[in-house]
Amino acid sequence: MTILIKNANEVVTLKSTVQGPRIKEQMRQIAVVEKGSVLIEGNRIVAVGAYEQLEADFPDLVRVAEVIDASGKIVMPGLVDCHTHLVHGGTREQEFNMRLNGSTYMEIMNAGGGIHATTKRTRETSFEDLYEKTMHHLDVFLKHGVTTVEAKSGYGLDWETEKKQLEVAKKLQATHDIDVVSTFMGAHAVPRDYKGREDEFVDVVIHDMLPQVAKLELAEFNDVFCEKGVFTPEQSQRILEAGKAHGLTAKIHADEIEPYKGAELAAEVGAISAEHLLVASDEGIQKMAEAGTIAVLLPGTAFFLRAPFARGRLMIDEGVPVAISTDFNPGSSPTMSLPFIMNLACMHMGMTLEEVLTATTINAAYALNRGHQIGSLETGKQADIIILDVANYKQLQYFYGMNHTNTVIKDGRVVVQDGILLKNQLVN
Ligand SMILES: N=CN[C@@H](CCC(=O)O)C(=O)O
Ligand SMILES: [Zn+2]
Repeated sequence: MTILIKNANEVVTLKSTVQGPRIKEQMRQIAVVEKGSVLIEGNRIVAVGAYEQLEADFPDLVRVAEVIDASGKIVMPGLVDCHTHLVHGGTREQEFNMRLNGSTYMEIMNAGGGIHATTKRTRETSFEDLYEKTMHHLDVFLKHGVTTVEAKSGYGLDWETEKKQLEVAKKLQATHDIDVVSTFMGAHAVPRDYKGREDEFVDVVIHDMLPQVAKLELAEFNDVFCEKGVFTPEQSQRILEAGKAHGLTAKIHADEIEPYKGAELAAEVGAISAEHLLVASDEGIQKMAEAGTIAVLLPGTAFFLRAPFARGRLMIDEGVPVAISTDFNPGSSPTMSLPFIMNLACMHMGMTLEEVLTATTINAAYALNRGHQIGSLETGKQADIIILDVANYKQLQYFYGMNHTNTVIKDGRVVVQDGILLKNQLVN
């Protein structure tokens, strides 16, 4: 199928000669084409530019193309949500209320709630129920303009359930319009019955789980919760090195609650990204800049846990490539709205409108090792494109707390039209 998007007030292309994640002032160069058009054939972008130019260069395609009139709207790459705990059983609103009454996240977790509570629910939930529930969540993501989403396991903490989570994600990758990218996170918490025997559990992850993940091709990335009271930097390093030996790229939950030299470790082990970083040290930030480690910042978590926000401004100024994500999970960030998270990044991490757009498109794509395929509107790239009902990109964050997504084109097909999911018009 051939599609021509025409008359857009702005096409935010994110086009650049830079290969790799954007840093410093590159994050502000979002390459806007005013009164632009985008020509798509099959699942690829053919060209982006002025309509007259496209008509002159591709007359045959333009003649047969189905036209989408984007008058009064803007066009940009589909959003990439590069850090979520997508597949999980249950919800934890009662813990939210406990936190509002003064309990802390770690107190709740150490008392058997938190990740342990969701682990229990995920173990109890059947494959089919998890699949249906997650399918619904993906529908909501899609309606908010997200076209690629990362999904971490880590609510099984035993092989049977970790495998179930990863297989749900794999099936959704095959059946849902959104692209689902899997990360194994068997080391998300130490199971209650391994208390005092933490190293034994690390051995289970390394010797029993990781080889299976690799053999069954259930994930591309390997992640660990490096945090005081969870996994030490030494244990985290063992797990990440073992994953690398099995061909899994390292990611790390680092310096979320207490400074623990997680950012430093990410740089040392050559992780593609370090995630959270609310309390990352100056030295850790410096090391990440030198190593080119992407900072995946999750301002929704700081907001929802009422914790200090990561120092996004400083990280960008120091040369760290920054991406932003929802961290969608049932405990610390139960939102599927990346647009809301983008607003938090502007308001609480000192990021500019342009930096936030880079952080949720091309840099997030690089955090998933897909920067060469998605994340910008350039000739040859996958046609993952959204049309937003605002007059210019600055209005996206100005009219805050709203979903402006009008149209979503995924892999060259229109899957959301006038804000409505085409496959299932009953879903909210
Ligand atoms: N911090 C660790 N993991 C998740 C939260 C998991 C949960 O509370 O269920 C996160 O990234 O925020
Ligand atoms: Zn997380």
